[in-house]
Amino acid sequence: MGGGEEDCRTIPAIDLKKFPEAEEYRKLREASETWGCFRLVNHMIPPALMSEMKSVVRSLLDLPMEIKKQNKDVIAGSGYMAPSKVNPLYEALGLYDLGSGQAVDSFCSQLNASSYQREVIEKYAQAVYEQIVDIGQRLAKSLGLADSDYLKGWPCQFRINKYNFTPESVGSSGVQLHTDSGFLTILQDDEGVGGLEVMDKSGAFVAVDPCPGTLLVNLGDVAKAWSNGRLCNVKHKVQCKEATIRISIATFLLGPKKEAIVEAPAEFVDSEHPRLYVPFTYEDYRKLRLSTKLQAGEALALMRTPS
Ligand SMILES: O=C(O)CCC(=O)C(=O)O
Ligand SMILES: [Fe+2]
Repeated sequence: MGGGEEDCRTIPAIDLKKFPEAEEYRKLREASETWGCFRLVNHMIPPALMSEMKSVVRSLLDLPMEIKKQNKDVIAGSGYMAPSKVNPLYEALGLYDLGSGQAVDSFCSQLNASSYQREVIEKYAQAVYEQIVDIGQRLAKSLGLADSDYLKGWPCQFRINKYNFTPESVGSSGVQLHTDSGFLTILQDDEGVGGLEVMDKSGAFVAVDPCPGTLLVNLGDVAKAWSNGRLCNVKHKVQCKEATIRISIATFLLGPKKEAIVEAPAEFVDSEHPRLYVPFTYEDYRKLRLSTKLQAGEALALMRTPS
């Protein structure tokens, strides 16, 4: 395919090893404002753990339907999602909240995971949780915020995605166009099978081809609201490009805890940048997205301050 190199050139790359260089913070801010996504290289998740997790995830998604259905919702949409009318090639298993050992444990029990599988999932959960908080804090710092400790303890949703691509489905949609609803997403995309496309500032779709060993970071609706409109909530979709199973592993740092409010810190608000959104809780916003079926960030417009 040879797509990997091209992707590494198109989507900005952020190198964790280069921090605390000022230049890397600048790149992180620019990527987050312009694209709302970037490749993370030299990240904290060991390559062996990524590939072990990938095979564990594949075997969980290969389980019989009766077992997958035991993976129940904790919040709307957090458990098993069977292929649907909108996304017939797509199914997913998931858990909420990744930071809770108990939630990870009950996810494993629902799917009758072996002790080896549990061990891999627990290790991955810990590593990816640390990584997502780390990159969130660096992002806050890149925008000039000194204290970003508040990101800690934010709930995290975890979802493993399977695309049942067949020869007949080549050219059709794997997952509809959407933004992620939360603050930040870390995606371990399939290292061999492409199909993810992100929308750039001009509205054109850019293929995000596999780039093995790296992670993809996406910014969601909460990031846009929290930054008073500075950060981009990247629109993206998955297309079926080839007739083979595609697996991806997504970790979503959603936003402040239950009743806590999403609102731009004072640093992002001044006379030239008045508050764009009314304060809201992530939970209410998630409900709004679900009830309006506005999946591609349009629901944020409903949170605009009256002008
Ligand atoms: O599978 C992918 O590459 C993207 C998945 C995604 O966008 C999501 O889970 O929100
Ligand atoms: Fe997404």
